[in-house]
Amino acid sequence: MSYDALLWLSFGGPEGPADVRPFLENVTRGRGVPPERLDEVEEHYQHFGGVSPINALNRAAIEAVRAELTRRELDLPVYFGNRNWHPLAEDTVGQMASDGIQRALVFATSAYGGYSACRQYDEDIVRARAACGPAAPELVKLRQFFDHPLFITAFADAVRAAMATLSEPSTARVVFTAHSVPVSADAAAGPAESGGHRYSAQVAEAARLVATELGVADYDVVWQSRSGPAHIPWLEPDIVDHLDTLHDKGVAAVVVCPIGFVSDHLEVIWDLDSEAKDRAGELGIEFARAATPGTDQRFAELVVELVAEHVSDVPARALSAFPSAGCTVNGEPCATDCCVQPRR
Ligand SMILES: CC1=C(CCC(=O)O)c2cc3nc(cc4[nH]c(cc5[nH]c(cc1n2)c(C)c5CCC(=O)O)c(CCC(=O)O)c4C)C(CCC(=O)O)=C3C
Ligand SMILES: [Fe+2]
Repeated sequence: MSYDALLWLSFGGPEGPADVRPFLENVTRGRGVPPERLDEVEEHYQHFGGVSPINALNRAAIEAVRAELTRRELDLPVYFGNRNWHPLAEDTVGQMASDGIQRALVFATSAYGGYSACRQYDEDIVRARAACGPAAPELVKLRQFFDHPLFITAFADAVRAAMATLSEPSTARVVFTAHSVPVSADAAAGPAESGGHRYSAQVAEAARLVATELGVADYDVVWQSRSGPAHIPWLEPDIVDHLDTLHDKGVAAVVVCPIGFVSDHLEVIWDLDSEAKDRAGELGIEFARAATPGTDQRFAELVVELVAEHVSDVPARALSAFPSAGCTVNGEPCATDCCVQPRR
């Protein structure tokens, strides 16, 4: 099969104070997130001048991928489109059509399965193609990569580097964190017949693989950035509450590894580098945060390897026993009842 472009599909983020509210409205439309929560999150963004780092990080990662494609003599232009903010996927796919692109691969900036991490990107593909009409290119989404050796090894090195900044590295507790989702969303994650919980199970597996590479036997997997109304249960424990638990157990230092994310966007620099770090400070726990892999050269290599699986029959590398998933055409779900959106 031949392809004539790569579409980099991401979440999007505001690029100035006036963008923040409309961006948040886009993210939460129809999702029952209370306005008080939006006010709170708006403040986090305004704290950084209304600019999320996510777009600049994506642009830098795309440049690295372009260079890696060139190095491997894969001649594919790379386009950039987002779910929630400009450049919007709808506009980008329209541009691709007018540039004559007929079939493109899509890299979505999430490593995992689940509604928010996988299937919602399928919905973005469907929406963007519909907006474009009959000239829309065929869009083939690349697979989930939470267990790719390059993803795991980049995180393992980042944990090592963060650990080295602590006064007694060997005593530090390694704490993996990923974006919380409603318990109902996690229960519906994965193909229905597999029993659900695919998202939390993949996060746990990625954490186990990184810990194994590090030779760390004891570690925790916790959650962060919960949203939604308070009466709806989300995955727990929250990272901030978990620091209290670790303090009670006498833990004096932590290395927090944001295994659920690919770049140091706002959920990482606010919820971890500000909220969690401040709580650790109050508790007298020494705190270090591992970098995400998005700006690591190995991440560009990983993306290009996923592309090469399609264009040059490179075998798919994966360290877990989970079936390969997330690769579908034109935003089709992996299976009919796969990762359905929970009812609110
Ligand atoms: C699993 C998951 C990922 C990881 C997979 C992936 O990376 O795609 C992720 C990533 C991100 N989430 C982000 C931002 C936000 N997420 C929100 C809200 C929500 N996230 C959810 C889940 C996830 N989110 C869910 C279930 C909600 C509730 C509303 C709904 O059901 O959809 C809200 C609303 C306000 C609030 O937090 O309440 C914001 C602003 C940003 C951009 C940060 C930046 O701007 O730098 C990124 C990368
Ligand atoms: Fe989110």
